[in-house]
Amino acid sequence: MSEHDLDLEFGQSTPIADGSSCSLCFAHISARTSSDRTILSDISGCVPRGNMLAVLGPSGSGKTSLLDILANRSTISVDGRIWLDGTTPRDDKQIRNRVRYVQQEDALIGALTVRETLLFAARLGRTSASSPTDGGKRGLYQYVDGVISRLGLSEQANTKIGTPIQRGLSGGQKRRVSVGEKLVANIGGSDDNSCVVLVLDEITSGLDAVAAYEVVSRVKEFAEATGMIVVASIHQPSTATFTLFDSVLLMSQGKQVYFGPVNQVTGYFAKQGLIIPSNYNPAEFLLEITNTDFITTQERSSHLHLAKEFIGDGDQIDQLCRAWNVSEEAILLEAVLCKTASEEHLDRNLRYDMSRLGGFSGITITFRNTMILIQRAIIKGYRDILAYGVRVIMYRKWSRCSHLSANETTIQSFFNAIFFGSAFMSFMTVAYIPAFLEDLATYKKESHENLYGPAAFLLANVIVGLPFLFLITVLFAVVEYWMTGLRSSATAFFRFVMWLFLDLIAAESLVVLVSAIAPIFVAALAITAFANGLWMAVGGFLVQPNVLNKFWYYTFYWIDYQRYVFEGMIFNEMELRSYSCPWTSQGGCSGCMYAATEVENGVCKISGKTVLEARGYGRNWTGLWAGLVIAIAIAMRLLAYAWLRFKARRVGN
Ligand SMILES: Nc1ncnc2c1ncn2[C@@H]1O[C@H](COP(=O)(O)OP(=O)(O)OP(=O)(O)O)[C@@H](O)[C@H]1O
Repeated sequence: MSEHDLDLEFGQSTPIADGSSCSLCFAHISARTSSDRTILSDISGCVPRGNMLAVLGPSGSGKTSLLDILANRSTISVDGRIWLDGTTPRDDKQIRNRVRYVQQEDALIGALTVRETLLFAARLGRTSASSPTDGGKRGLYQYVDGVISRLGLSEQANTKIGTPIQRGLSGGQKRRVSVGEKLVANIGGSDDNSCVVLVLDEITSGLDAVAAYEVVSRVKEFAEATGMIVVASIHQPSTATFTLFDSVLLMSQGKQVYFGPVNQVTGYFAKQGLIIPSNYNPAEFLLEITNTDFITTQERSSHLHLAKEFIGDGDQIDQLCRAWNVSEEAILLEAVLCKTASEEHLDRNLRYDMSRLGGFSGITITFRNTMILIQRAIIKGYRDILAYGVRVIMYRKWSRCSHLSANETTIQSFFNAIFFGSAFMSFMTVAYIPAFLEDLATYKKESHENLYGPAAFLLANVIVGLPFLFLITVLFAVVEYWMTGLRSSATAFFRFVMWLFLDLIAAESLVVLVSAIAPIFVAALAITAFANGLWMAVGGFLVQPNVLNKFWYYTFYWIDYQRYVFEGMIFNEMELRSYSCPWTSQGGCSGCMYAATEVENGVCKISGKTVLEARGYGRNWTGLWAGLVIAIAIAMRLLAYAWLRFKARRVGN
């Protein structure tokens, strides 16, 4: 095979020969972990415009690691070179603008329809400079609808993605929406989707053969139509799906076993003495010869009729790699890469037009994208019952206790009702965890592409959350306050609403903080529930502050927002109220549970203040307490911000 042949096989326009071409080449990529373990060793390849490369290999062979490196998402130490359009990109953010990554798991907002999802993706990815959507709103809709149609989702355009409790799209359809998000995101500000690299990690995982074929064939059609380069890791493709790819990179144990056109796989391995049976899926064959985990060499050799030299020496992968390194194909690939390297030196600036790369252009886009996030969160807020609706239903179940009249026997019940109500309201904020985790997954995906940062994400979250929380508070308070028989006064009622609102804000801030740090549902649930239990235990109601263990007293007692809410509510209820106690002709008011200060119409009256003092609640610091609850809520949000920012820096954002 000549170098010329190789160029043709890699596509009409090689990255070297044609200055206007679009290509992705990578040479001698090696990667080591912090513990100096080599996970990739000397991986090379070159993919021209409109072509699809399948990255194939057994589990743990390094497919995801390679894709992460190509998409500039890797956090480990990497050697080697990558060229986009024959030029080494030198700006991390600009690579990410050109290379669009579809991660293994779909991170979509279940309450949005397919069209809305893509519209939001297009709007978020749009730069102020140039865009395919410059035709205004109509242009944007047309563009998005075109992508929906190409992905075969026209019939589902108005179908919701689906949540755990509301069925929506199938797995394959969701995968196509995830791909569609990247196709509509004009992140680079380029005029169309040409010269964009789409990196797909395990694009077909969890799909049956038919759905997998459908997803890959739609992506192929798109790549052919737009010139987009596709690099996709893939597990066990069917023959039909495998042959949709133009070229394949086969890896095992982090090493390269083959790179070249799919239709030459059989010929290449035949030269190595490995005959792929005619009725055998070639991808399956490749996986079997490179899989060292579950099958012995003897079993494999007898099963696949491998050549003698591959049997029983215990080091078959090394043999395959050595065979690749000295192969004609590898030498020609090396020649292409060398030429790319030398060409780059000559006309770097001509080939890589930095001005076309829009990127993340500061405050304008951040503000605009924050507004878009707010719109998206509002839709989710009212549509997704898991976001707020479920809490309205649960809170409505609270109390249901009978109307309490104000006498000495109900004083404890008032304390209990207020304690339980405020603690229960805080506690049930755990219902928000699934909705926040969904948003967090979307944030992680979108922040990787520099669409917005943690500040915009958390700002939109709080701006949209506050009105919903206020609505929940009012709906709850309007019924429960009067049903329970709390102090009958407009001021007292509004103060109760204020405390409940602050309670929910602080509780939701806790959920945001915990879920940001531990973004796994069970972990976030356990930690938040534990924290809420702790707040209840150290808040001074279950255990009096003066007998509280010194450690808890000097630490958590003072940052316990539930304690301030409870004390604020209890003063609101009792400070200006009195409780009756029977007057007896023998003892007057001396039999009352607390000192009665007045007698009215033959009934003793216990002042609420007396009760509060007797139970150790000294002074009413409503203003200070409210300020402290707000400060605690802000502190938790800021900590969540600091954590997300720290994480974003670690992955190189
Ligand atoms: N950041 C990292 N730190 C330590 N080890 C890592 C890191 N990233 C990857 N590895 C290791 O590198 C090897 C290759 O992992 P990788 O996820 O790339 O394989 P894969 O081929 O994508 O596997 P699968 O098909 O199962 O997803 C694994 O042994 C993995 O544990």
